[in-house]
Amino acid sequence: MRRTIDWADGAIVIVDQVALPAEYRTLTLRTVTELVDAIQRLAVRGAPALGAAGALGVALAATQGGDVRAEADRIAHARPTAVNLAWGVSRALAQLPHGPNAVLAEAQAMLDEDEQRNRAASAHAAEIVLDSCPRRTLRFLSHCNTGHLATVAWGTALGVVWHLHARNLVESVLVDETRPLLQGSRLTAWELAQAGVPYRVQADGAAAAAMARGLVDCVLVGADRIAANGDVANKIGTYGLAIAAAHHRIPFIVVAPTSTVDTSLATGADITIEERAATELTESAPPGATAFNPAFDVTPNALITAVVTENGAFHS
Ligand SMILES: CSC[C@H]1O[C@H](OP(=O)(O)O)[C@H](O)[C@@H]1O
Repeated sequence: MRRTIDWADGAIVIVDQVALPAEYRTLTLRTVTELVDAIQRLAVRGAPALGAAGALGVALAATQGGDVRAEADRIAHARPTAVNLAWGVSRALAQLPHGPNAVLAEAQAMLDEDEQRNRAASAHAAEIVLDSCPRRTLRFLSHCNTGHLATVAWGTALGVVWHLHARNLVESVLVDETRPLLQGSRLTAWELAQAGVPYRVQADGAAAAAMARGLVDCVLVGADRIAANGDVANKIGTYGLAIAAAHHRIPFIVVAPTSTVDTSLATGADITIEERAATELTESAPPGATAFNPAFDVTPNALITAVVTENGAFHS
């Protein structure tokens, strides 16, 4: 599978995630404005992929001249919750004094790094899963999308499924559709189908019932920002999954690269949660309906079995 985001011929090339699963196509982004729009429409999304988008966006601005720092600021503020976006911008911007080629080289190095970090983090997490789950073949529950499409390549939480599927240890995956933008039923289901992994899509509201019926051995989720104490911001609905998993004594594993950890924040209470447009929810509501549409929630570390990075289990 090609990289979700890459650099080619002086532009940023992304897999257009809005078009999936109906169409697998790429978009070429030639300006910072086009990149910011793609980020805000979730044509490119997922914390590690946003880190790469931030870095490549600075490279785009630097190679085109103009006020690079102002353009970098626009990119960093395109979405507020995933710390990776600002991290990617900052890492690329640090090379600006050495010229645009140095900025681009740093951004491209980050693309290579991302896949390595994700493979390592998901490999560590796979071993923790095997140690935590008694059954020989495992039934996972996933939320949102944490695979290739959420990263430059490979994936974080779904990367655990790739590792264990290769060892014939995955029985099935219950895929939360993940309303309102359906990253699960559109993107995770598409990735699992591509990989030949058995899966079923379920309503987000079915997750607790699936656990109660003994259909889940382990819950696997990603992260958008991890506070110093191990609290995790992730797609809306993650907190409820963690409560249900704790009630049913089901391992709840978070997988993320260290670029998702924000030690400047003491706890999850300090994490800014993106509020998205009501129209994402009100298409079937009466005219004039308003909405509560946070894109993320915060799961306290006490409800999390393990937060796993490329360095192994994260300890606050
Ligand atoms: C591997 S990070 C994926 C992470 O990002 C998603 O958010 P979004 O689709 O809004 O970018 C979601 O929180 C996933 O867990």
